[in-house]
Amino acid sequence: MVKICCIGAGYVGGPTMAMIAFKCPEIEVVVVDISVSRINAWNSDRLPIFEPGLEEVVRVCRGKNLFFSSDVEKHVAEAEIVFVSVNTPTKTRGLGAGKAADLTYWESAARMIADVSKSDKIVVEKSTVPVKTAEAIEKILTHNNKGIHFQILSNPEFLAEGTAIEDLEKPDRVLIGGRETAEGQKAVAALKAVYAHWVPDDRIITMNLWSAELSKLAANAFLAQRISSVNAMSALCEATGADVAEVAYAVGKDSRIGPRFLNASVGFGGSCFQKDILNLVYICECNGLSDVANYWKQVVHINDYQKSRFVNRVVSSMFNTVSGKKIAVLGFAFKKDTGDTRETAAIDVCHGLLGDKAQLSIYDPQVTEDQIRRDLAMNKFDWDHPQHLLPSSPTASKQISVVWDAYEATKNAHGVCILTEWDEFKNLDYDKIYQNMEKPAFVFDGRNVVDAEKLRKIGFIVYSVGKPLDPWIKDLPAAPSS
Ligand SMILES: NC(=O)C1=CN([C@@H]2O[C@H](COP(=O)(O)OP(=O)(O)OC[C@H]3O[C@@H](n4cnc5c(N)ncnc54)[C@H](O)[C@@H]3O)[C@@H](O)[C@H]2O)C=CC1
Ligand SMILES: O=C(O)[C@H]1O[C@H](OP(=O)(O)OP(=O)(O)OC[C@H]2O[C@@H](n3ccc(=O)[nH]c3=O)[C@H](O)[C@@H]2O)[C@H](O)[C@@H](O)[C@@H]1O
Repeated sequence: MVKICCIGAGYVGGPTMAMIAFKCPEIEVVVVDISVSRINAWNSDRLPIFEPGLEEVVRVCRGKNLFFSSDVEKHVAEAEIVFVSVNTPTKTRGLGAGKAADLTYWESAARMIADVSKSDKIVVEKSTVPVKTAEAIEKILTHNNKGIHFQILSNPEFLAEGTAIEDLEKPDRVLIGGRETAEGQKAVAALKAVYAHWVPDDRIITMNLWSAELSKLAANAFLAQRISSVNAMSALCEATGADVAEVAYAVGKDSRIGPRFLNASVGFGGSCFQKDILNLVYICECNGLSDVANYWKQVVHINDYQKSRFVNRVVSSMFNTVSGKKIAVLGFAFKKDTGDTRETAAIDVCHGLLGDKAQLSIYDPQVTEDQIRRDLAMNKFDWDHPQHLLPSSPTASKQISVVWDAYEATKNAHGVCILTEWDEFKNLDYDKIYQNMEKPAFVFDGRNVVDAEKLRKIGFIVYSVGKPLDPWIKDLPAAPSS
């Protein structure tokens, strides 16, 4: 029986390995992590991450050919293929701080693999890493020269949260990069044979290591760039009376552009887009390509602009101050169908409103109070470190309350900010919400999920991103200078 071990039982390691175990009953898969609480959760009825369809897949395989363990060294030593899917956060200190990838966790995993290995292994980069990381990893793996051979492969992951199981089951493509030597190609073939259990041959793309590493950063940069492009248009739509949904529809009808990923929003979030673009920017700078670096930097800049533009709309609409006013925040996760809050636009929007002394009442169907308080107390970039290293007692803020119901959140509020596109926000009883709010009652829809005209008929003043403006808002200042 082939043995696979995956280091890192997070959003990528957990679901990816569960899918391999599900599709390959003759392969034994062990997912290991230094976080004992995370491993315990994977072995319990309440998995550590919320992902539609994941529970069913785990239930079928767990205890048969899928195992979760904190005995990292033992399982790494026994495996023939070792995936590494650990955190690669943005560096907060030292050389490249605020841009470069922090490879601390990767390096410590690689050193451990080198130390405990007694047989040849294929080591697979599953984490998103800077291009040329495989070269550094090779050096670490071979440093103690025990006569063991390691082949490094790059096999970046393209799943999106909320649709991880669907994406893993029917991937657009699986990328495998390897050395162009006979041993390298043998390793590529071995990993390809795993995916070939369920992925059609024409969707498994093999290439050189550096192309595979860079393709992952490039794909995320292109995706994020589409969102910043449509968000930049949304500002112009508001200034001109055009409707961003209509513009995006017209643009997306061009088959060369395509319709997906053109939804204007309060800004993209998630653990990777910003981190990976900053990393790309840093690599460009290191290679003397400052014009290319500046081009990609703008994608992050427009995203920050979009978030502050939203806060500005809220504050300026409400008589230029939200001090002491209750603002309901509906949705805190970075997108619907996940409980993940990493880099969610909600953090920056809440910080903006708290800075203007608002009283926030926050509701999200999947995010706990502890997580929300922790996120709002944390420094930039600190969130992307292993869970057990994160601060455990977030500072309580009297300006924040977290509730478990949208009606409770909006009761006696002056304004409502919709920051995640959860389906339930489309069908709330807005008549009831209006009755229980202070007047004038405002709705700021950062995800364009509500029917603005219907809400205006009820009596709300409504702002929707990139849509023709409410007469109340029309003559107010639109954006902060940047
Ligand atoms: N979250 C996502 O949707 C995607 C993430 N990625 C990339 O995958 C990588 C992992 O991301 P996530 O799974 O989201 O992170 P995560 O934070 O959910 O999981 C990483 C896990 O690695 C563990 N870990 C760290 N160092 C370790 C070590 N030395 N030994 C054992 N365990 C260790 C941590 O305790 C943590 O549980 C990142 O590079 C990310 O950029 C790629 C595609 C999608
Ligand atoms: O490397 C990663 O981590 C992953 O990053 C993204 O996946 P994810 O961040 O999970 O979710 P997306 O669906 O891409 O959404 C990212 C953010 O963009 C926002 N978004 C997305 C699409 C859109 O049209 N408009 C928009 O504002 C979402 O609300 C969310 O905040 C990519 O889609 C994955 O392919 C990639 O593997």
